[in-house]
Amino acid sequence: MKFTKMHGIGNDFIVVNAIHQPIEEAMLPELSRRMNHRKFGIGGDGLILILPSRVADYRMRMFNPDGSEAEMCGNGIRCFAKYVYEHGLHPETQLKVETLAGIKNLKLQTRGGKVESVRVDMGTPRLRRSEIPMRGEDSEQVLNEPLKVEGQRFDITAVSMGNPHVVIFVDNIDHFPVSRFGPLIENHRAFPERTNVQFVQVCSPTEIILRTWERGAGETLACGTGACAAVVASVLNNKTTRHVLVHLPGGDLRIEWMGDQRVMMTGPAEEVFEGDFPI
Ligand SMILES: N[C@@H](CCC[C@H](N)C(=O)O)C(=O)O
Repeated sequence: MKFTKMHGIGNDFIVVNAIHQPIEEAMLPELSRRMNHRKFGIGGDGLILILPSRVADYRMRMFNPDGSEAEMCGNGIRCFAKYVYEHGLHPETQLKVETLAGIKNLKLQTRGGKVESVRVDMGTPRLRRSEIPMRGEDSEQVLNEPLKVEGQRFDITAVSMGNPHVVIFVDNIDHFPVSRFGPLIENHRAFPERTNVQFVQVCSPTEIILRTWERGAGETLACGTGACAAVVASVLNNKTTRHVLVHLPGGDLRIEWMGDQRVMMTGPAEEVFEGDFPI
């Protein structure tokens, strides 16, 4: 199977053109586990499939390294856009992509036939407890709610960007034990579909630093949906304005939560290499 290794600020993906190479549905979880394996495979934070769509220009499916399918992937969809443009599938700079989190509209900024950055309309965040989804009596928002993890209390804000996110504000992000608490919160019984976890240090009303523990992947260098969720939570907690520069270990994303409630994400995407994977 032909694949292209790509990344969006260090969140790395194996992109497969499944229009030209159809893959049996039943193989997908195992294929994702094998391809994403850092020692026995290509290595990646996810497998991204480019598929035909009846309702948009293309359809994207994204599988985590543990084989689970995610509803949406912010860094992945920018790689998707770069691939279809630069590989000649879609010569226009506007693109509609069908995902499990709805149809996303993308605008590509290009120079000399190359994509420099991609602006994605990530849609409206969902805040209702049942929409995260989170167990317990339904409420309009989960805002600074205490969550007990191994005797430690975290105040969490929950945001769905199509996929679930929990946002926790910390004072010192560099020293925070992400790999200790990330998996405990990801698999906490409060989240029936598990959750991504975003640890945020606020620098100023327009800048935050984010470290992310991803559902089905572990700590990654960046998470696009996570950056959107972190900004929504920062605004809801009166910590930032609605236009924020998000610093992640792999690079920066610009996030805007518009007046009409849509979240816009802007950032780069890169191709690293191409190859063949035996299946
Ligand atoms: N890295 C992604 C999110 C990928 C999916 C996530 N692990 C999940 O299971 O929801 C991003 O950039 O948004």
